Amino acid sequence: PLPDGWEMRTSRSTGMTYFLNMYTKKSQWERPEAPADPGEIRCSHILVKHAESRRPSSWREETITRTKEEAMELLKGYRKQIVSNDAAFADLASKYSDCSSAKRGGDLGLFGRGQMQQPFEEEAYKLKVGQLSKPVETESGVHIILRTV
Ligand SMILES: N=C(N)NCCC[C@H](NC(=O)[C@@H]1CCC/C1=C/[C@H](COP(=O)(O)O)NC=O)C(N)=O
Repeated sequence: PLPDGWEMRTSRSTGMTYFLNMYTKKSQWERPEAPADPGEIRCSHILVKHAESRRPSSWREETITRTKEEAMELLKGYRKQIVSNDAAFADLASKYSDCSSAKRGGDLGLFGRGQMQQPFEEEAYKLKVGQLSKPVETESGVHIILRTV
């Protein structure tokens, strides 16, 4: 199969096969060997904060006192509901995420490397478009990430 971020096309004029970089929209004749660098990606997340979060407060709760373990359990429950199609990611994010992005169904918009905390960035850039991460810990709390672009 082609490396991530590339698509195969056939030239209308010559009938020859060429390759299209889905991020830069540049095309080339040579078959790509490496994934196209996504540069910026777009993700939504559900953040469950806990007492040790860098800012243990959110639009949902003035003072967040749950333990990290309790936060992880809650988040695993949300992940299960999403994976089993019992709930939509954006619905759970808007109800339960301790991040202001909850108002946008968890959407963080486009971001490049160097913007998010390292553990979040590392996991997010591993995801294919449409893929849901496992729980990820940052100073903010515990997250699940959905890559959308
Ligand atoms: N570029 C966009 N859309 N916003 C800037 C993000 C800044 C970045 N934020 C994070 O890394 C945390 C973890 C991933 C998402 C995120 C959201 C935090 C979590 O909540 P808090 O711990 O701040 O209370 N709320 C907002 O920033 C950072 N370098 O601190």
